[in-house]
Amino acid sequence: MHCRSASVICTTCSAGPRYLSKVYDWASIHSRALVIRSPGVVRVNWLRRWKPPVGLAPAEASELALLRNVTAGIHGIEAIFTRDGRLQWISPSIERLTARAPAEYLCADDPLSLMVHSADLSYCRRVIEEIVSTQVGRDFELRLQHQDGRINWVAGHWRLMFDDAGVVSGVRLSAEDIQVRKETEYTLLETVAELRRAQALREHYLTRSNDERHRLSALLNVIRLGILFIDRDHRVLYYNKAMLDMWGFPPGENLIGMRDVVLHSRVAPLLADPASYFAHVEQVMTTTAVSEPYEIVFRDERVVTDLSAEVEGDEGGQGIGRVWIYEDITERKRVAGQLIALAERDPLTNLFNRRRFHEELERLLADGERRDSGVGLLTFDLDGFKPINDRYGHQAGDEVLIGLAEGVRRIIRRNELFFRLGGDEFAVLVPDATPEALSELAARVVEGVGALQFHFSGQAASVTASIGAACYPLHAVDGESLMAAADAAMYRAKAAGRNCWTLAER
Ligand SMILES: Nc1nc2c(ncn2[C@@H]2O[C@H](COP(=O)(O)OP(=O)(O)OP(=O)(O)O)[C@@H](O)[C@H]2O)c(=O)[nH]1
Repeated sequence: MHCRSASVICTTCSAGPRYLSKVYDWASIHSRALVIRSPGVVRVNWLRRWKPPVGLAPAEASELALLRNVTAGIHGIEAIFTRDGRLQWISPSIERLTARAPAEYLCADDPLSLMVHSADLSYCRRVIEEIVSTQVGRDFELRLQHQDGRINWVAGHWRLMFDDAGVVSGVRLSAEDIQVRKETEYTLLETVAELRRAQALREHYLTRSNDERHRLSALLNVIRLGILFIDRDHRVLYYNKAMLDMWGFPPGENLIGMRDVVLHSRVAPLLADPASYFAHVEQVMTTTAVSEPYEIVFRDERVVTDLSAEVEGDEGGQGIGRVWIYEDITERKRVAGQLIALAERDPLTNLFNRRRFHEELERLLADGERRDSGVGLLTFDLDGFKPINDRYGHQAGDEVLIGLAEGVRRIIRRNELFFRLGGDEFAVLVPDATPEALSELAARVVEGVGALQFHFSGQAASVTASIGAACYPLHAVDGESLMAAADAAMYRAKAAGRNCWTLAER
């Protein structure tokens, strides 16, 4: 097929012979491949078929052949437009970037729209117009449209062309394929964007975790429990305000990073028994479970409990340290002590009351049974107490009861327990007792009570006591019968004239 044939019509652009002569002109220079679509696609390989046009002088033909070789070897895109924007010539390399042969562009009514991506088309036209009007060349970057839909970035320069008379004859485009560079740029931009997103996400989580930390820290600082976290390297990682207070550190002291041994040496002088406490700490460190509460007694009489547990790391991982929780229970212990005292002591004399008497009686009997030793009981009742109340008033009676409690306390030994059972009735429990020793004690109490002197309204007053003494297991088989035996003996003492003691009968 030869392009000169008038029967060939380009159906891409519906061009008739008007354009075909132009196609021939182009092909005679370039002549790489020409695509002309008739009902089917006909591809003519002009390289193989090309022959210099008929009628050229040999020098012209050889120049033309040289020119043809040069244009075939152009790597970048070269194109020439007329000053009114029509494509005059384009290098064969365009096919590499767009898969369209130069002839297609040359045949097209609007080659720019075929070649340039639609997004850059109006920009491209405007630039050509501007260059023609301002007569100043311009650099550019734009996208070429590949036939299969892909795009190829090119960068280049528009410049004016002048004819011999210096008049603008057209615009020349020189461009290089920068697709690889663009793709690298895109990848770089995407990587930067990805990094920025990751950075933003990290900052977001950092902010959230900081907020969380501040909330937690505020919470831990207002609670009254002391909290200390020691890391795996035995250094302080966290503590709260209450912990500083409890362990006597100044409020602003920074303990972070301090080794636990240093911490212990700092607090040791505060403790009533540092050796016991540090032995407890050593023992706890060998366990992973939550420790039992341990009472730490301070020299200033404060009592603080500690609890400790290893803090687990991630699943199956090594423990990340140990948390210690301290609670000051001084006040709680004091109140509990008061409640216990209220429950088992007589408020007037501060002697143990009847409730405690029964507890101690059972305990001493069980103990005596186990050790095969006796338990002695003295019960006594004041003689002539009522007249003191009647004569000097209830307050005076109270003073007598208090004085008697102090007086008898001085007589009994440390292991002997003294009780006020109620009214003017008292009892003494004696461990490891024998009837002889118990009788001696009874005699001393009778004597001691009788020797007590009181003064009310300028008058001397005194009381005496009638005492019954009984010994387990000699006089009784249990607590109840021991009390009954002692009471019976006391009544015998009363009956015998008071101010004396009587030993229970077998
Ligand atoms: N001041 C005072 N009197 C009390 C208290 N508890 C009981 N009493 C009085 O103690 C007295 C006990 O009575 P009694 O045992 O008959 O007095 P008593 O004169 O010692 O008589 P005898 O035991 O027979 O010698 C009563 O008057 C009670 O009101 C108290 O806590 N304070």
